Amino acid sequence: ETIVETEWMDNGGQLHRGVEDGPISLVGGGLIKQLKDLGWQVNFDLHHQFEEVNALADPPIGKLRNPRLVASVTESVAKVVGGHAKNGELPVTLGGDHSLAMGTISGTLEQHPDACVVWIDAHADINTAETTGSGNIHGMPVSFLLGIETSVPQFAWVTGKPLLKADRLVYIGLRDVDAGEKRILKERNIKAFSMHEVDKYGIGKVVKMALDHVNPKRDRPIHLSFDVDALDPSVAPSTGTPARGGLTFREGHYICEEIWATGLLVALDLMEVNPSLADPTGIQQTVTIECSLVRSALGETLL
Ligand SMILES: N[C@@H](CCCCC(O)O)C(=O)O
Ligand SMILES: [Mn+2]
Ligand SMILES: [Mn+2]
Ligand SMILES: [Mn+2]
Repeated sequence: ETIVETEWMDNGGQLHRGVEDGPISLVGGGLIKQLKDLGWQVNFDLHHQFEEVNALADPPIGKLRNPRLVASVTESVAKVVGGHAKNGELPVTLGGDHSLAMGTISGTLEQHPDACVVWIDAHADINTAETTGSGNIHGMPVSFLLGIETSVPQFAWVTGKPLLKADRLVYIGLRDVDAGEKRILKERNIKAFSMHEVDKYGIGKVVKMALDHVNPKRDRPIHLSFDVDALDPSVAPSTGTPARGGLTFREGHYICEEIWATGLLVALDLMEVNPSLADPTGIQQTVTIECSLVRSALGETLL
């Protein structure tokens, strides 16, 4: 059974919510029927229960922007995703800001402590409060999840008991990584396949090498966290931090099809679709590919 839930947060951590506005209604409507046609029982979960943390009450902490809003939203996502995972459901989270992955991955690891994380992204999202340039927390979730960043009290709920281990994480698609992040990836020995490796070996070999690293015996549950900006901007234009030279339409789908084929998928995030950042055709194109990637990750095959 899957659940589909939506939290919309753009780069500044502002919360756009509700199916009544933006293409999410497209996703909510179209995607649910598409997944049911694949044979899934879908329980569409939309959350409104975030307390209104307005900008005044949420001044930056150091460089971090909207820290209290992001901390409260991600903590509630962890509870909701963890709850559904406990029920034996497969949470599918449509974002919305990649900071939400602090919640989804915490939720998964509560229920599946030996899970591994496959992170598809142009970015490493592993900045600390000190290395971040933008102060946008969507560039930091992995440093919280690994317990590298522990100085922000609002995030004690995740950094207090870091559940993710560096050898259970692997990246595919990196091409826009900050200097501080490159240092952290090296120091922590984190496996990362950039677009250079995708060019060099092809996506088939890269996905095999990535899984060989985090799941050598193919016996660990997999949490797939897919940032839509891993795709080339010509393929998925409506996203907050586009970077040229990304994955093709097919490479993105291959990753989802191959992860599904392992039979080990326990959670899926499709993140950083930001409807306010493109023209209507660009939004439609991005939402359509988002739905297509979800279907591929949930069993839709070409033949
Ligand atoms: N590294 C940049 C860009 C982060 C992009 C976040 C996206 O991958 O979720 C930053 O820290 O601001
Ligand atoms: Mn974002
Ligand atoms: Mn990301
Ligand atoms: Mn990204």
